[in-house]
Amino acid sequence: MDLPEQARARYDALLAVADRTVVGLDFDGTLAPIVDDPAQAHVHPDGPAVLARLAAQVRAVAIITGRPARQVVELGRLDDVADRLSPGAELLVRGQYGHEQWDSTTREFRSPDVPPGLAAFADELPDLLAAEDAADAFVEDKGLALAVHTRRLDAPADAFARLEPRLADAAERHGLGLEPGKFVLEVRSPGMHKGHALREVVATTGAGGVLFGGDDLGDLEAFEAARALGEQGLPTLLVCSGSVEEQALADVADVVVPGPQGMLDLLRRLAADAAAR
Ligand SMILES: O=P(O)(O)OC[C@H]1O[C@H](O[C@H]2O[C@H](CO)[C@@H](O)[C@H](O)[C@H]2O)[C@H](O)[C@@H](O)[C@@H]1O
Repeated sequence: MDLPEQARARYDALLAVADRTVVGLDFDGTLAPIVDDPAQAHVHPDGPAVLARLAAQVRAVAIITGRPARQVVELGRLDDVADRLSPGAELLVRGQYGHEQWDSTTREFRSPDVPPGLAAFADELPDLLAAEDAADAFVEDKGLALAVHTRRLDAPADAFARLEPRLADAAERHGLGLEPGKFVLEVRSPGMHKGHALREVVATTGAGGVLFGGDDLGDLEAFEAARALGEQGLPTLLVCSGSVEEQALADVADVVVPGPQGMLDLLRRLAADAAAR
């Protein structure tokens, strides 16, 4: 893959500090192709091998996702990746936008309490969906959050547009926040986002470079955090996994790759170039 000139310069600068770089990656749409049923969003078949190879060359690979940590470990086959890691390599997970943690060393899950207000919001939700002619929307119970999916409704974009202000209002009344994504509206604890999670991983690992790859609105804060770290002198590369469903990240990325296959091709190349140095 040919990189645009400016992205090539950023890639080369990152390569020079590859062994101190954190590679932060979103899951859905970035490592796993988007599918109708969230429970069936398995990692791309190339994913585990590429992640293990990359982790051997960089400071750490961190999956920073809206998914519950336990679920992304399963869908991402991250236990398999951890089993393949060379000594010293590190794989981290920050789940539910940074609220949950897992790492390949301890393989323990850490999760906060369910936010107050979520149970009352859940009680209200069926009536709210029915009032917007979206009673059949799929509701994903994520433990710390509830995600309303419109993808499988007859007119998913229309239902999304009707529900967004209603769910935002209800979330606020219950002290919660609304996280919009690709045909999904998630109600969760406010205050945490992927930008905080990425900064925490960079600080914890003492990283000297950052690559972040994402595809959806929930990745924008991580892009902003990486950009700010770049302004402080860290080599950075922002990679968008492109799709017809979301343009916002492509507009601010250094490079846009064609979906999870393109993302894994780029990561494979980074691992190979770093190993060759
Ligand atoms: O931060 P991410 O790893 O991208 O997770 C964000 C949300 O992704 C999931 O929904 C998306 O993927 C589904 C499966 O491909 C798709 O059906 C849905 O339309 C997408 O929005 C997940 O279900 C959510 O819980 C995550 O918050």
